[in-house]
Amino acid sequence: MTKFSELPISESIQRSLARMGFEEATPIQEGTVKFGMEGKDIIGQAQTGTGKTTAFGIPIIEKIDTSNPAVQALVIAPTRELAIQVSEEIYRIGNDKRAKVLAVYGGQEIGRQIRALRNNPQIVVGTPGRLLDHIKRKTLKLEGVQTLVLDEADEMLNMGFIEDINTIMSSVPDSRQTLLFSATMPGPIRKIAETFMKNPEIVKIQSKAMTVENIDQYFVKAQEREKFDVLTRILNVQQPDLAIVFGRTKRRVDEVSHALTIRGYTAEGIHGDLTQAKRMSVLRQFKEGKIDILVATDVAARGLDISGVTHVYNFDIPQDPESYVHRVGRTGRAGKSGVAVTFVTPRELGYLRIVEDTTKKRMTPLIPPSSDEALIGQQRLAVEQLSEIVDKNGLNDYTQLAAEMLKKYDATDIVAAALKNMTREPSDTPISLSEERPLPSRRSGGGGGGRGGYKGNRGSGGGRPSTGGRGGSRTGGGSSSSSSPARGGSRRGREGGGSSAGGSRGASRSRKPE
Ligand SMILES: Nc1ncnc2c1ncn2[C@@H]1O[C@H](COP(=O)(O)OP(=O)(O)OP(=O)(O)O)[C@@H](O)[C@H]1O
Ligand SMILES: [Mg+2]
Repeated sequence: MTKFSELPISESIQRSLARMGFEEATPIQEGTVKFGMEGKDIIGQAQTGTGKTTAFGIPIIEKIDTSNPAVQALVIAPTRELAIQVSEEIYRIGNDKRAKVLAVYGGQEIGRQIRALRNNPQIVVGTPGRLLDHIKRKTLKLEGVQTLVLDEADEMLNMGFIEDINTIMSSVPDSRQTLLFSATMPGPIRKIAETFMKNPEIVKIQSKAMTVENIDQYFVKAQEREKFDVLTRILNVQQPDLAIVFGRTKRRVDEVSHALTIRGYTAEGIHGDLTQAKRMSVLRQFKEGKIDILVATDVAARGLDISGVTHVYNFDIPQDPESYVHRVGRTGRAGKSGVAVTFVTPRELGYLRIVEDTTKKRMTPLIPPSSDEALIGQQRLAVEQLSEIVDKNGLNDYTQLAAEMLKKYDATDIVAAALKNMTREPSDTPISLSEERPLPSRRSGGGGGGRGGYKGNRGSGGGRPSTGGRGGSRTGGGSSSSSSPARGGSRRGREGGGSSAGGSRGASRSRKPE
């Protein structure tokens, strides 16, 4: 690892990085900062949670001329929450230099953003739709942009966003430097990327698997109707500090978060149909630990950096392997460990294989815990909590009462009663969820014409069986991803409220996470 002080970074930025608690550069930072400063175009690919934001943030800040009022750097991100997060991180890096950063995103009053834009931010971070809106209104002028960044670049160049990105790019000078970052970069998307870059440096941090090593990855087989009970049992056994449960559709997210609340968990949902105020308040509460479980669509899959997320549950298996990589990457960040559990119905086993082939990582099968095991998990938690209270002392106000009780009852009975009282006994309140339409069967491995993801040719020659053991041969290494350019299909239904997907481009565009 290289210390930031050994990289060609100015002192004011060194100071900011030290204040952020960063001492050593992560590999992607080490690999891209120098190229970034030299003005080169870069495609930067490194695993989730490994500091890509700072990797592009440093060269941006380094090159800002604070005496120039023009927008000099533009960062585009796929979701509102990510745009806000990235703007905050860039602001911290540029703190000593006093660079002005502004986030513009949908769902926030446009007048307020227009006033803020008049204040001459030098760096603008935004979501595509809102950026376009400002460009059309001429409230955002991009002639002075020297650096353009696409965070989550493969997502931004996917069908749902590509038109918007093209339009935004045409407002930015050709002489600009273009930086693309993501943890995933499927081949066809990289080809699109290279068409608008100038001899890009491709910095790919090599790793055995596409997912981070310190995430323990499991899958659990369950029928659609059993999934919710299995989820709650796993929650009771694994006892996450903070967990994200990903569902396929908005309706799913609403139903699962509601059902979790009925069963006594503190859970809230987040998806694209909520007001921005609600989205932000849910996320804030989750970060503060006031909500233990965030139930989300893929709107929360990419880029969000929430410290303390110990577990990710894919209640519905994601439609494409890239989505899997990003979802599970919400845990195990910056060297921390994490656990990911993916639910798979028997019909969807083919998808599990595709995910494993792409990530080059096998998931460990997890046997659904029994209700007894779930109870034991909760009892263990109560014992821990009670022990902690005893260890902390501070029980003076209660010792008198305790002594009186001990005269009347057996000590073991009293402790047992306290434990019983503290144990959240698994609830069996009946829950009924609408059945989610399963992903199209991957039985034959061929074809690939219909709706849904995986239209590509990946692994089709292998004729992977859709059921049966996990010991079969893998379709060899090869490129890590090779879906066809028609990947827009994989976005369909992502946020589609469970309705069948419309085929038009417009329909798929309306479903992008922003
Ligand atoms: N050099 C560093 N030393 C220590 N921590 C760092 C360093 N750089 C970044 N971090 C921290 O690592 C975490 C992950 O960083 P970041 O969000 O940039 O990851 P990412 O690679 O963009 O992940 P994703 O692919 O999920 O978007 C953040 O909390 C960030 O503050
Ligand atoms: Mg990121």
